[in-house]
Amino acid sequence: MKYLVLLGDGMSDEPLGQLGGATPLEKADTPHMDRLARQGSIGLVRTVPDGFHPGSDVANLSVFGYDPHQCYTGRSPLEAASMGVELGPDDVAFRLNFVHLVPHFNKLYMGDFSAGHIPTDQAQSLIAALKEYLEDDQFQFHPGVSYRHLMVWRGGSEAMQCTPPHDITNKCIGEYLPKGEGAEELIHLMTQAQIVLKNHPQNLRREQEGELTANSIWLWGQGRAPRMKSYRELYGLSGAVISAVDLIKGIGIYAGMEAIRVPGATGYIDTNYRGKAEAALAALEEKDFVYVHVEAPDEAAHSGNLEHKIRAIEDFDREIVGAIVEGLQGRHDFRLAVLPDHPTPVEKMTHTADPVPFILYDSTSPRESGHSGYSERNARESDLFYASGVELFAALLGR
Ligand SMILES: O=C(O)[C@@H](CO)OP(=O)(O)O
Repeated sequence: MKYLVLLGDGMSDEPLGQLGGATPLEKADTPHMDRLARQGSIGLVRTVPDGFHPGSDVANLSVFGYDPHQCYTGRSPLEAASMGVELGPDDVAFRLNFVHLVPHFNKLYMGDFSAGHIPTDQAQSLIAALKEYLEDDQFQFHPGVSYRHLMVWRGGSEAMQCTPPHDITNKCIGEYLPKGEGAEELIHLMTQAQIVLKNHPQNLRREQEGELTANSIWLWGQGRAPRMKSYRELYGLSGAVISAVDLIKGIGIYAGMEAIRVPGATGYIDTNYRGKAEAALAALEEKDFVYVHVEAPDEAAHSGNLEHKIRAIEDFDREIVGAIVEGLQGRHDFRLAVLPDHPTPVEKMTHTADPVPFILYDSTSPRESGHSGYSERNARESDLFYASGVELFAALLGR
């Protein structure tokens, strides 16, 4: 038996007036997920425990079958693991976003939390500049994917309150700057980075090409290294994780899995879907479990782009769910969960903590469930509800 989680980040949403009360998931053409919903079971699962911020870090830890109460220490330490950055007991990892801030009168606003989804190669030249001018034995910078990078504060503090930049699009940043112990050092670093970035050739080129500049960094998601048992210890399973983003690969690494690098996986709507599906099928020839994560629906929703979100859902259905299920038919028996990690409503342009719709499917016992297809509404009307990702994961394993 093979086990799979196929996850569309931020895929679920809310009814939209412009869709006649339908959600993007209902509007999207998703024949593969609809068939699995009809032949499997659907329901709702609470992936974000009460009291936690509805980040993809907490939600995906939960879908991986971990209890965030027991192992969550912040997003960035998970990302550091994927980037191969060792954290000592006194080190604090911070997510470093390249962002585009917009001045208006004497205030600054969060114009774009991704600096226009700056391409990875361009961002790496900016990280190199931060390393050259700002790095010392306290603060170190490490390149990641697109706008997502890492800053490590050796012997630093994690006690301050930081805000995810994708939660404050178009808002004045003043009240959202870091607060509390260590905040002053972070704000000083952000200010110095703005000086380094201001006339950097990469930004001057972006400006000439009409692209948003990365005119600042934004530090958040801080924490120290977590302690997590591996899947081998917990379930006796080997596994692989396939994602473009370091957060998900980092969780997989802490779970003792192989993080498979797929060329052209961008974490955006132009990602290499086919390559991710092929990598998942190849991994399952030798692994028991695979976790395939697609970031695109979330990115589209954070940008408030409904057309892109519907396209990302349809691409996920065809190129990931359809391609992988077709590739497994006749080769392996398998049990499969399909779901988002959290809702990212297009109109809100950020996450909510609401429970998400899931599909559970067993290739050895397909049945007619009576559901018309995969949607938030059908999942809500089913009688299946799991109060945590741990419970859903146990149901996936059938244990
Ligand atoms: O990587 C990120 O910065 C965020 C925002 O796009 O992604 P996610 O919401 O999946 O954590």
